[in-house]
Amino acid sequence: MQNIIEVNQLKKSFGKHHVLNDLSFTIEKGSVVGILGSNGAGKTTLLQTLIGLHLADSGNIKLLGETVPDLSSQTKQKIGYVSQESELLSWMSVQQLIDYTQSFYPQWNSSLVDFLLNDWQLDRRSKVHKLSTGQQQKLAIIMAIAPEPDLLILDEPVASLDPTTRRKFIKTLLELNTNEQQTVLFSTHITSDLERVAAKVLLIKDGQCYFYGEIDDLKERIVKLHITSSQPLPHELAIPGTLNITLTQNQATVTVEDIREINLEELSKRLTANIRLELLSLDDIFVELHL
Ligand SMILES: Nc1ncnc2c1ncn2[C@@H]1O[C@H](COP(=O)(O)OP(=O)(O)OP(=O)(O)O)[C@@H](O)[C@H]1O
Repeated sequence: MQNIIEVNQLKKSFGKHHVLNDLSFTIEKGSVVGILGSNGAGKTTLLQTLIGLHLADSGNIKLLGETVPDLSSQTKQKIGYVSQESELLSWMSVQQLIDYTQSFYPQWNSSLVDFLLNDWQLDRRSKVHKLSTGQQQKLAIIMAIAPEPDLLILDEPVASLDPTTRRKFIKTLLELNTNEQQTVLFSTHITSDLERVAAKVLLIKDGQCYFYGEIDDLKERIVKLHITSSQPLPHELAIPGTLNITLTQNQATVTVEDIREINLEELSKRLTANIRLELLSLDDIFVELHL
């Protein structure tokens, strides 16, 4: 499988503030990946560094096999990017902006543009500066998708979209990806969207890649154990990879980092307790990890 994004030991600081600290991950062709992390975790910084808007302090980035920031113009044409705040040429009309943007690309899916303008109810004659924030975001997304880029990078693309449009946008993203030719990397805080669309998740914590992989895989690792014993439990349960614990006399709730590291039968015997395992939602995992 071809790697579309390769990030190796990436470091990026602003002054003394280390935002990205030895961040490494690889994204294969055809993946749809959601980046999750708390406010200020470095999602925007990462995306902007990927496309060369920030220079990395150290480390290596390769997009579509070429090293950032020295991407060829052919490769740049294969990358679509939508920033958190759309920076559109606001004095143009929607149609003028579309025509202008189209002139930069050898490939342009006009029928997709027509469909989305209609579906997302954007008037071609409207001046861009008269559009609401959400409408501008829709337009920015349409223009990023229209050239059918091999790699689509979106910084919180759905933040200003209403729930109906969010669903439609996500459906469009999935349809674009049906033949797994396109790779999509997007940041978001809306974990329900992520679960709906992204097969994979990249969790950023303390400037590093805490987890990169299938959402289902993450959910199979980080779980909550409900422990009940007929006798008082020890103060120190000594369960490896404990993230959070609440302990009363003979009951405990323990969230563990990787259930595969724990022999439940052995633990149950050691504590003379019943153990029930609870799978968590992505939202719960986010909270349990103190992201
Ligand atoms: N140009 C800059 N100069 C100085 N500090 C910056 C700059 N850009 C970002 N930062 C800092 O880097 C940290 C990471 O910011 P970033 O915008 O990447 O986070 P984020 O994960 O996208 O956050 P959010 O979820 O709130 O959008 C923050 O502490 C921010 O203040």
